[in-house]
Amino acid sequence: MSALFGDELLARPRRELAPGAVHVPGWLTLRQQAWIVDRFREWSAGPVPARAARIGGHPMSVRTVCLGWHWQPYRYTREATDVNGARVLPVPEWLVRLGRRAVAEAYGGDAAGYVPDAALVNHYGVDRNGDMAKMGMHQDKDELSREPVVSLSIGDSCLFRFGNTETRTRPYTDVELRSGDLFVFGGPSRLAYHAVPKVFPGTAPEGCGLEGPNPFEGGGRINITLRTTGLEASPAPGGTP
Ligand SMILES: O=C(O)CCC(=O)C(=O)O
Ligand SMILES: [Fe+2]
Repeated sequence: MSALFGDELLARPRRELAPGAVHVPGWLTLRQQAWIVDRFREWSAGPVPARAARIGGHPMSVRTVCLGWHWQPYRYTREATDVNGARVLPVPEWLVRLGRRAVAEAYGGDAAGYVPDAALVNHYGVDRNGDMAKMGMHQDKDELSREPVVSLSIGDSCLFRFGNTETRTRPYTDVELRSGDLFVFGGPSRLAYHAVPKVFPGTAPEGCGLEGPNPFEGGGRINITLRTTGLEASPAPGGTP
């Protein structure tokens, strides 16, 4: 019943954690979530498969598929030179429009000028040691542009830690991100440190496309961040930038 009428959202109001950092619980419907999970499975099939980026020789515990631009520590390239050299898929038009709606939802206005050109799609599953993936404190600062980052979460809930722009330590605010939640950080919060210290396995809601007991077999958590790189578009092999 609560899923039908959205009663659970009464206990999880929209919240501005810091100036420019807005959490909107339950923003995507279950149908939208499941549809996006289907797209994630398509993106993961290539031309560039999901991979764990290596930082200082160590693989991250999340596996990432990139669209538009390929992110590798700590730069963006058109071709996935640290995977198989193939060019990444473009950011689909529906995802750009969804990002625009997200920014409009967070800040008001129509966000017509928001044109993200990169999407990083992270999958949090079980890593090689049997532990759930997580992500340490970091800033998203490889973009030249300071346009907001739009974050969409699907699948298992996680603990999301949103800090400050100065240090990777306190003060920070911990918030639970659940399947369907939107988080936007821009303006004075654009360069705030943030992390995913914990994912809670088995908490994905029925119908989101990632539910199931085994995060290794397609379960777990997906997070999409939309970004504006500020990099020059170079012509694609087919001619369209
Ligand atoms: O998974 C999340 O909620 C955050 C992901 C993130 O911070 C990133 O991809 O840079
Ligand atoms: Fe990040």
